[in-house]
Amino acid sequence: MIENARQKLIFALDVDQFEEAEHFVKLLHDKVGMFKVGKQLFTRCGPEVIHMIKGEGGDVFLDLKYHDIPNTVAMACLEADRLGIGMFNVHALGGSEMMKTAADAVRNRCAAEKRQMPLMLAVTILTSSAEETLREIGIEHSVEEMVPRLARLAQEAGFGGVVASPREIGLIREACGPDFVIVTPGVRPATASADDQKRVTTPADAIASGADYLVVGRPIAKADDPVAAAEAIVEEMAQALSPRA
Ligand SMILES: O=c1ccn([C@@H]2O[C@H](COP(=O)(O)O)[C@@H](O)[C@H]2O)c(=O)[nH]1
Repeated sequence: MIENARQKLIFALDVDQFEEAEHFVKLLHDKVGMFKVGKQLFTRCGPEVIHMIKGEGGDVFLDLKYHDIPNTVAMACLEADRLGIGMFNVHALGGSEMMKTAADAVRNRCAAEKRQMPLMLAVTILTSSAEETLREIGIEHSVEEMVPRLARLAQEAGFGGVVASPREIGLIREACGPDFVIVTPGVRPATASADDQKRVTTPADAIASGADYLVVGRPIAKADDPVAAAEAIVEEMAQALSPRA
């Protein structure tokens, strides 16, 4: 159960130095299932950091949330695929044409090369957004309406899953079924600060709700003992997985 839980934990490598990223990868490679490289680290270090993680035996979720015209996103996704990573994402707010063009491009290349597609994810509504954020940008629908709607669009476009708050897992499962992958940031142990996250749950609640993967950054990176923090989260996840076994 512990190993199953560990494979579901993705550590967000939100640092700005290659050496710091390398330090965390060496420290946590047998404590977490995957490393997430986001805009900060990738902008600073580029593909070299991906090669370092893979060289240490780690798998990578490249979290660049592509959102642009369809051709540009499709070409960026082909480059992400070239890195040989486990998962990467686009922003679902780019719409169906953008997502379908991207998914088709990657699927066609993988088919031509006779290999498995990486997991393509679409970000629904950021976990740092609240209802007011949607109103502010002119979206009159609620988060609970928008998230399953965007998840359906992503699924119809050929994506394998979404990034969403664990609070919306039930709605996504209803809209997209049991096999659609749900990756959830916005996860906080009960005693941790929410930071800028608005729609959060504990690791146990995220697992109990049916999350496939949990993304956790600051509660581990900023802890006095990151290894102990990661182990405590995995233990909490394992406890929540037990009744499902
Ligand atoms: O909706 C989203 C999409 C992506 N993220 C990313 O996940 C991590 C969360 O880090 P914490 O320190 O655990 O808050 C971060 O890299 C975000 O860019 C997200 O939080 N919400």
